[in-house]
Amino acid sequence: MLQSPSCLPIVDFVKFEDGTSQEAREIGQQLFAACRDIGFAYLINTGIPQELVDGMFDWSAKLFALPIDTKMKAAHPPEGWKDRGYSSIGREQVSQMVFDTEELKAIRSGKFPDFKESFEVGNELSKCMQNIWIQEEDLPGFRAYAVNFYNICHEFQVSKLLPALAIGMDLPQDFFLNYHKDAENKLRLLHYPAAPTSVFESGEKGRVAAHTDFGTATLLFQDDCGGLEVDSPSSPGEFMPVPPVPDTVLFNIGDFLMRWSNDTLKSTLHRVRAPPRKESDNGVTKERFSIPYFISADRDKTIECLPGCFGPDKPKKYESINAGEYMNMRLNAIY
Ligand SMILES: O=C(O)CCC(=O)C(=O)O
Ligand SMILES: [Fe+2]
Repeated sequence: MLQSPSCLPIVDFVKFEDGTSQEAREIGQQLFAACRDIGFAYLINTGIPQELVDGMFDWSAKLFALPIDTKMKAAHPPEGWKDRGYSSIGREQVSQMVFDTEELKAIRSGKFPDFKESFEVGNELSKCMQNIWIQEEDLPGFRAYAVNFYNICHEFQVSKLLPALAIGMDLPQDFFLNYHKDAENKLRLLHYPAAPTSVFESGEKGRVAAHTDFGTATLLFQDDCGGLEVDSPSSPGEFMPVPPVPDTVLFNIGDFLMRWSNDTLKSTLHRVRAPPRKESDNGVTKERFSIPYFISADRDKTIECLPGCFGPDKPKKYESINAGEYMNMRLNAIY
């Protein structure tokens, strides 16, 4: 049995199969407990092959190594909610639940700009938003690989992840599937460039400020650089390292699911810091790549508090909300 290198639980999907066995029930219960207690877990035996993940990292490195003019031909549109294509360094500034225009301006011009570039891919068959691709002649083969990777992550979501969570919450196995029929997810390639270690130490540059994710849940693939940290459930404000572990997929839930569950499930703060100075690095912090896959509900669905998450001792805290409106509000605050 794999030992977790941090205090995150590990959920093993090896015996999940079609979700009907006692073992599948236990997997669901473990996933539910992880979402309730910390909001993060390492997942193993997801069926997403490690070679496929490694290949996606290779493509990501090739993409970000392209000249800036080539990447800018696929630039992210100015509107935050049109979340596709390439964002150059400084384009996105993560903020945490700030929606006031003046306050957002102050954060963007602030002292700790996120030093990263990203490329966002949505569902290739989406009815509401088209992908913005790097031109095929500039990166032949990338589009097909990214679409396949997107689909393999989606396959895990619908065949195991969402059914397991539903089972763990004593809901019908297809409960969450009924709200996630459109596969309006987002695959994000992230590159944190190398920089002199001193600029991270002085705070002139940062990687990703502390934030929660917005949607239903996130699958996260990291390279071997490290730097991801998660807020400790037992002592909030203390961040604990969540190092990469080969052959695992890191999982966390987002604010939308937390709200849907009347705060029964936790969407936990996390951030990315540059790793501590190492003598062997000669004063330069090496680059880092990561690949989050954000799972979101269908934009036209309206959610009510989840069955089992409210009652006489636990009144409903939130109004019902439309998934699309919720996501647009959160995206417009960060771009
Ligand atoms: O780069 C990472 O490891 C995490 C990125 C992240 O938290 C995000 O994009 O929401
Ligand atoms: Fe995140």
